[in-house]
Amino acid sequence: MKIGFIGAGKMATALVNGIVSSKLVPSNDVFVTDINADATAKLKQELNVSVADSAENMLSKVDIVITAVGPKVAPQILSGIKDELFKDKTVVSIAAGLQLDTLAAALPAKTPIVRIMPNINAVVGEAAIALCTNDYVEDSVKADVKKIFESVGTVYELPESQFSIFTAISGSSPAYAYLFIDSIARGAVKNGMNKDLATKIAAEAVLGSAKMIKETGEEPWTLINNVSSPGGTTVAGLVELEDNAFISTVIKGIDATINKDKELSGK
Ligand SMILES: NC(=O)C1=CN([C@@H]2O[C@H](COP(=O)(O)OP(=O)(O)OC[C@H]3O[C@@H](n4cnc5c(N)ncnc54)[C@H](O)[C@@H]3O)[C@@H](O)[C@H]2O)C=CC1
Ligand SMILES: O=C(O)[C@@H]1CCC=N1
Repeated sequence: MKIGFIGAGKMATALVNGIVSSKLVPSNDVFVTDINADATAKLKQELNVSVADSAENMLSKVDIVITAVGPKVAPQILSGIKDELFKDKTVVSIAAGLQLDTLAAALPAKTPIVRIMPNINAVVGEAAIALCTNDYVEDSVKADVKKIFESVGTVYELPESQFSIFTAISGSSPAYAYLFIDSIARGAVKNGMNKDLATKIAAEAVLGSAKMIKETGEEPWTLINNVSSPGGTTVAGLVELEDNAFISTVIKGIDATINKDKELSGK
């Protein structure tokens, strides 16, 4: 299975890193192309992937082409490539907002298309990833695409109508989780702890908390109650966070993310 990436930016780099380190395919069976030659040169140097000088030249060498450019650019790039080059290829898009029917309009009729929403934690093999397909993706091809993304995390098959929500709670949410961890660490710095040490400790506490939710299957509020000793430190902090509308602020952030994803779809 040969995999090509159009666009070698942040998310493509995360996926290529994860795919190569999982040893799913030999590194030189991963192809990258980008208008920024520095981006592809860096990936070649660090991971020994193959570089193509254009999307057209890459297409003849790969089975699966993953567009990892912005949602506005992807249809333009795809519609600029000769139709015959898409014969026996599957096109995968990871762009926020970009819907299957918009991609289909930019491609030859009946091209198999997979829509994916990954997240940047693919670098460490811990991404949560959504997948949906159009009607022309055979089961064996879907299984191959799933295998690629399972090499960097967990894949959820979801109806396309849920992708905006998924983008908020998984595609974008790592940024919000990093912000939370950084904010906790800044609180420690304010009170006299070294930032590097505080960040490491806060990250471990958040990682363990995520594991508790995943592995115990308990409702978060049960776990919150378990931490909150009567008259203790935790409840004092919770009251202050809620005084400043922590929950509704986070929900508003998720709403804004969902709305932006819908706006990017252009529909
Ligand atoms: N960064 C993230 O965590 C996530 C990003 N995505 C999606 O991934 C896509 C890329 O996002 P990022 O990697 O963050 O952006 P980025 O700006 O880091 O990467 C985009 C890359 O595309 C290249 N590019 C632009 N026009 C091109 C063309 N005509 N031909 C070849 N390459 C071209 C740019 O030079 C750049 O290297 C977006 O559609 C985004 O919605 C999805 C999930 C998470
Ligand atoms: O910010 C963005 O638009 C992309 C999609 C999800 C994460 N990054």
